[in-house]
Amino acid sequence: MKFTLKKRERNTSARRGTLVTPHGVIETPIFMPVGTHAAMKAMTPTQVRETGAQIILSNTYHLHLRPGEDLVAKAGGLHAFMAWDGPILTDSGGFQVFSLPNKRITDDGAYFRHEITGEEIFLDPARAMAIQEALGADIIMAFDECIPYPCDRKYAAISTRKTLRWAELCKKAHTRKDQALFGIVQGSVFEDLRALCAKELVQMDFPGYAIGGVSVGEGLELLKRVVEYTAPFLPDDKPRYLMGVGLPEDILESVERGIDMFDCVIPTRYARSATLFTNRGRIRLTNRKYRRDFYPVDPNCSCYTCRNFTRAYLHHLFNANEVLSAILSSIHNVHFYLNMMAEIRRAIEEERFSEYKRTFLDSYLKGK
Ligand SMILES: Nc1nc2c(CCc3ccccc3)c3nc[nH]c3cc2c(=O)[nH]1
Ligand SMILES: [Zn+2]
Repeated sequence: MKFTLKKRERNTSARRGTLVTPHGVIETPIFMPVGTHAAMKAMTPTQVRETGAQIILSNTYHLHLRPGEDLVAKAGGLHAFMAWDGPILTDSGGFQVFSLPNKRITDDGAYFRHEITGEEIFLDPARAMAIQEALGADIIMAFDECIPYPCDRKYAAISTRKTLRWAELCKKAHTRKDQALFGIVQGSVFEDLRALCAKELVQMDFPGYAIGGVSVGEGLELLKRVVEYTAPFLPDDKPRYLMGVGLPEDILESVERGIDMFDCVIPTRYARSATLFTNRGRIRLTNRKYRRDFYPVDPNCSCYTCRNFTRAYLHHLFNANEVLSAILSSIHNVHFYLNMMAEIRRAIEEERFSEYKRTFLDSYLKGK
């Protein structure tokens, strides 16, 4: 996998790059929609492609539980199984397991109860690598512990050291050369732990790095600080992925601080609960005020939904509990995010990112 920096902004750390993977080229900064169970919810691969999505995410933890990585491997891997011929990234299962109620975390890994069969399952670096190699994603993530927020410094220090040891084990266990293994920086909100973790990961030399342990309730101010003091320790010529981020404003602040890759369930999850993004803020389509509103969701949007339907029609679909409401809203929200990323890439190329960010936020946050 090859990352090439094409442009650096003069007065911010925003950067424009190209990431070449075995399943295609990714233009960065990029947003990666999440398809947890090897499926983008309420969207076909063709519809996902039409939104401008270049890479999608799937989940090791969920796919290990059901249908199992062996079945996916027998189907020819994730790309064949879900008919997505573009790049795919899978998470290691670290985050998903640590958010489970009944799990036991040891120095070696995590024991948890299978939500469906009740059997005890054990995930550790070697297993996380084996599962992701069987699934066949182009980018795979190290098995880490996502430190909850808030947490005391002592716990954060111990956990960060464990994540570093696990990163070493992942690197040893990872054999498939056509898959890029990204290291994940932890350290909670402690600047020295973040620096130590980043430096030691860089010593291990990964093809890309993620900043983890964020988007766990710390809020935008702390998120900005964590990115500000962690990103500079990461190599300039390797991709930087900020996990689980985020709202449009979080993404803009993080692009400014040198992040290349983002993922978040927000656009697809909010779509299904009738919250849609527009360049003048979010709207709740179940609100009665849209009953007779015959404008498109966002008059400036060029997506299939905005070209063919009105707010009144979507309001009706949600009220009638029509499946089409989830499909049309997901198409719009994913398109909105990816269109914003395309505008960000152009703004960086034309050296006007700061102005783009200000204009976007003025309109988006103040509904101007
Ligand atoms: N391994 C890991 N994953 C995280 C995710 C899931 C991202 C993901 C990747 C691929 C598919 C789905 C989700 C986080 N989401 C919000 N905050 C997050 C933090 C972490 C983290 O610290 N470590
Ligand atoms: Zn639209």
